[in-house]
Amino acid sequence: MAIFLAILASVLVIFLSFYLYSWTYWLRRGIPGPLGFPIFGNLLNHFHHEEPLGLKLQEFTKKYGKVFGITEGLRQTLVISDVEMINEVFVKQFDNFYGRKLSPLHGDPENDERVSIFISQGHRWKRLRNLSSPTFSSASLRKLLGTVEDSVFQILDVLEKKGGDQIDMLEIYQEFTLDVIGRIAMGQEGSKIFENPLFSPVRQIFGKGNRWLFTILSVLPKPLALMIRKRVMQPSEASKNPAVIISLVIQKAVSERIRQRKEQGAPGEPEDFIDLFLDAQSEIDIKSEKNEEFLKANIGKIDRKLSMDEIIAQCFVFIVAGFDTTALSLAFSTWLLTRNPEKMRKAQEEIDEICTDANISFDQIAKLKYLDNVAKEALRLYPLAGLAVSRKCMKSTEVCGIRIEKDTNIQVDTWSVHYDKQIWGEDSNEFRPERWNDQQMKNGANYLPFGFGPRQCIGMRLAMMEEKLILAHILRKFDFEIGSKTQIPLKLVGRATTQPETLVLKLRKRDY
Ligand code: HEM
Repeated sequence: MAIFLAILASVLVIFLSFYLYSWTYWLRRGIPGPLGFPIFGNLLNHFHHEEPLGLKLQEFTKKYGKVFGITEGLRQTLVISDVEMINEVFVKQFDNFYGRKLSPLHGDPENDERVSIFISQGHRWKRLRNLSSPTFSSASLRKLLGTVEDSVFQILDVLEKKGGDQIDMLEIYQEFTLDVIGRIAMGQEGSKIFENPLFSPVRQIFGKGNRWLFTILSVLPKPLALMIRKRVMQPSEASKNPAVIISLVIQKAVSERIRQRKEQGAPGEPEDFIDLFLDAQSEIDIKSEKNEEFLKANIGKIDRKLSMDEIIAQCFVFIVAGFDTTALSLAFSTWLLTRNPEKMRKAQEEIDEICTDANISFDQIAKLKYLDNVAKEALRLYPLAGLAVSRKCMKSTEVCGIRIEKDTNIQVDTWSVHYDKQIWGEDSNEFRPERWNDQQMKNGANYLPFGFGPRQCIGMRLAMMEEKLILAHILRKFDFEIGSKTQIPLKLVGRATTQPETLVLKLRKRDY
């Protein structure tokens, strides 16, 4: 018995020492930061849907400065808002930081079969990026415009029918962006606004979610965490996990398309992302890759064509990444225009002058400079996906005089960069679309709503096209107004993204 107790005590001591060693990593390195709790570190901050982590980091920056350390279970993260350092990590030393900060819930980027562009790293990422990029070129976006505009017309119909009622515009925008991505990514035929079966699971992905699972997996050693994750993500019709439900829908759509192609042959022109991915052949030549680190992770698994699992993973990420972000960006632009009616008038004058036909063309969208400034300024004040602006150190290196060890995560505190008075001036808290007339604002790592460097958001231009098109159509017909149910001030919530809790507004028909 005594021997058993002694063994138990030794195991406990080893276990605790291991966690304490990991927890005090930044303290030992002499880098400031909030310690949080033993074992968990700052993980418990991820718990509060009511207190978005992006805003929490901004508070920490005020206290600890532009470079500080946090621990999240067994992971160490350096949080930065120093522009020179961001430039160094995201661009100049990209070869040392080509991975993304991931949680065990994302899976294993090197060994999982079902890996998306968002999660992948090294050569595997380069190949997926190379295959997906043409989908978002100007030529492809021009072709997609008609489909996007058809979804806009469905939304306008709904708004017309609601008359002067107060409307939750966030929900309207979520219906719209899901409709668009369902049609262009998944071959969804026609619009499914307000009857889309994917709406609820996709919304849950960015909702309160399974925080306990996230926390437990984050404190477990990686192999154990990945094993548990595999079980939880097991495809099963009975699963209530939103990610599993969405993946099964995609899997069925891809299998059906493969069957159709076997019977009828491939279409001359790809009809959606599934066709595009089924046709795609990577043109990347592995032999020409110079960065050995970049190559070594998964060279054995790289094929020029995408596997079924990879196609499912790409469609999944485009749906999830393209849905909420764009809807939120629209919600924030709408909110800021509602609060600043004189700016709304200015946007409307421009729209009335340029968009004179029933349909709005790709070239007309490009001419809406003030509306473009509005969208940019809204994303500056509300960098809703700021937490995605992260990297993982793949090879120990030094950045701006700080030694960064392999496997350390880098998280940009985007909110602090976007409100920095040294960058944006004394009025950095104000909504001033006019500031974007100044060319200097557009340069460098001082503006990061879509991230920065080679891994910058691939869907950025699609998102901006969707946003300007629907706003132009709505603002042609309606004024946004505050109603009795409008929440003032806007309450921000969320975990992976920062969202308004609701955005209930009155839409008044414009009198010309
Ligand atoms: C306003 C809307 C959007 C915002 C604010 C946004 C924001 C972001 C951010 C911050 C990143 C990380 C970039 C980095 O690490 O440097 C990202 C990556 C990504 N986004 Fe978006 N996004 C938006 C819309 C979209 C859309 C419409 C799609 C696709 C349909 C999309 C697909 C992706 C993908 C696939 C990545 C990973 C890129 C890679 O790792 O190479 N996003 N996005």
